[in-house]
Amino acid sequence: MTALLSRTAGHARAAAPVRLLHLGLGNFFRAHQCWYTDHASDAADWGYAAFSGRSADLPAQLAVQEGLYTLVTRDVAGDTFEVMRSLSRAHAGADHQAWLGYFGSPQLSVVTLTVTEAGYVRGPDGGLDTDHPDVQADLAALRHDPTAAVGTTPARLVAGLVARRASGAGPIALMPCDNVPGNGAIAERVVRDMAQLLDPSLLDWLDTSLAVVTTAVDRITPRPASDEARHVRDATGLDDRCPVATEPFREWVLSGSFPAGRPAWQDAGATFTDDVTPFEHRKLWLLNGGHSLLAYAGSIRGHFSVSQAVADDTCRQWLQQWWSTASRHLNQPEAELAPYRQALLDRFANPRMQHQLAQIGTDGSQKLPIRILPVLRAERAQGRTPAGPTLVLAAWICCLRGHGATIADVHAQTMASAASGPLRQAVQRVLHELDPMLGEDTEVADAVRHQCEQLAHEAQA
Ligand SMILES: NC(=O)c1ccc[n+]([C@@H]2O[C@H](COP(=O)([O-])OP(=O)(O)OC[C@H]3O[C@@H](n4cnc5c(N)ncnc54)[C@H](O)[C@@H]3O)[C@@H](O)[C@H]2O)c1
Ligand SMILES: O=P(O)(O)OC[C@@H](O)[C@@H](O)[C@H](O)[C@H](O)CO
Repeated sequence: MTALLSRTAGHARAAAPVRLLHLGLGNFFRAHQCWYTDHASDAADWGYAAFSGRSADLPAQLAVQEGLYTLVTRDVAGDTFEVMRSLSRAHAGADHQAWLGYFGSPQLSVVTLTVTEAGYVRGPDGGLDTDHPDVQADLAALRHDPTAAVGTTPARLVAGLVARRASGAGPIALMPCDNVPGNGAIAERVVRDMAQLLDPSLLDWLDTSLAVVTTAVDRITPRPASDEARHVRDATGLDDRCPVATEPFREWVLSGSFPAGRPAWQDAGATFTDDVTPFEHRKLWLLNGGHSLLAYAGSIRGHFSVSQAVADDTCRQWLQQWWSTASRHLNQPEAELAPYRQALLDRFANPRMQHQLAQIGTDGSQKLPIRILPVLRAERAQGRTPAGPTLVLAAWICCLRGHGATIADVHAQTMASAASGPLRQAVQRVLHELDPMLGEDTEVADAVRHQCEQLAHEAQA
């Protein structure tokens, strides 16, 4: 009989003391930040306590396994299996008193986040969306009782920081690890906006006690397949109910300071730099922009996964078209970009990774402004309307109109209604939702509409 994975059963060393806290206990966190922490030279001194956003199932299973799980590294040639040890405690998001308790501990040094683009609850000006009903509910709850349970990320962070100030536990670092450009500035802005509304006296304390670190992160980590646990059991003999599979490639670029210390992540290959922007643009535009293109256009051509889509000559040509336009604005030598793109194509083509296009296609309203629009704006500033960026927008609109993958979006209702009806008006409305200036740009709107017509034809073929 196979033993359930646990520290008590001798599958790994004792849990390290909790000095790191994470919000967004999901697949990527377990494949990336936990991996780097596990591979730091001082790993035995640094343990994570991690909270899910809402769900209780994964934290409950991880708690039974005393934080242990198997990381499957899925190479083209085969799999390798490694038990990750750096997760010391797993909690459901609702366990708010435990969350506040960690913030109050002088041992806590760093708070990390993977809460998706939508998790920062930003309004049109980039600051906290103060009209959002969840933000208003959290604010009301915290005004009544600063220890009350709250749901949004900005409110959870501010509640934690209030607890830290009260306990006198000293400064800490906040480090978002989401696919958003300038994620440090974004997280800092929504935290300060929330603090300003709750208790403006917090702002001075934040000036001296909160260091915000900006990161660029990369490791393709799809949602695990339903038979992953069986696969791990067959290969390792371990009964692990929540393994996660990822690709061999990984990258972590960080910029900022850690007033209360940090693991020796550099020993595991993390790069510390003054400015993550060049890494971030390259990754967000080429990798994530390419992913969005495949998610919408590839699914319209009948594909379900990234590797299926890039095996299709037409999708690969579209990808190259997008990459050559985006590369013009990366300000990096072609001698560096060409191998990066080739490596990316190989990563996308890994047939053993099952990365579902529908998963990647979620929240286009949040992702396209980050992944596609900066390139389109730069092209328009130079008087061009290239097919690469407009094709991604056209494919997204087609999906919103019912072709290709069914995609979830935090603004699904607004976007679905904008995309309905006669195509000319639908295109204008959707572009306007993304950026009012874009809605006025008839050259872009005409190009997008024309591509929508062609893609709709593909979908029927
Ligand atoms: N999966 C990848 O390949 C990958 C790679 C690089 C970066 N990322 C970043 O990590 C994020 C999470 O990816 P994942 O694969 O771990 O997803 P996941 O679905 O496995 O986990 C997401 C976690 O975030 C929580 N969450 C979701 N929305 C939230 C919200 N609004 N507020 C608070 N918590 C919320 C969920 O409850 C869950 O715990 C992505 O959105 C992306 O920004 C992912
Ligand atoms: O994680 P998301 O939903 O922001 O985006 C989906 C993918 O593009 C993304 O997860 C990539 O796989 C990842 O960014 C690779 O590092």
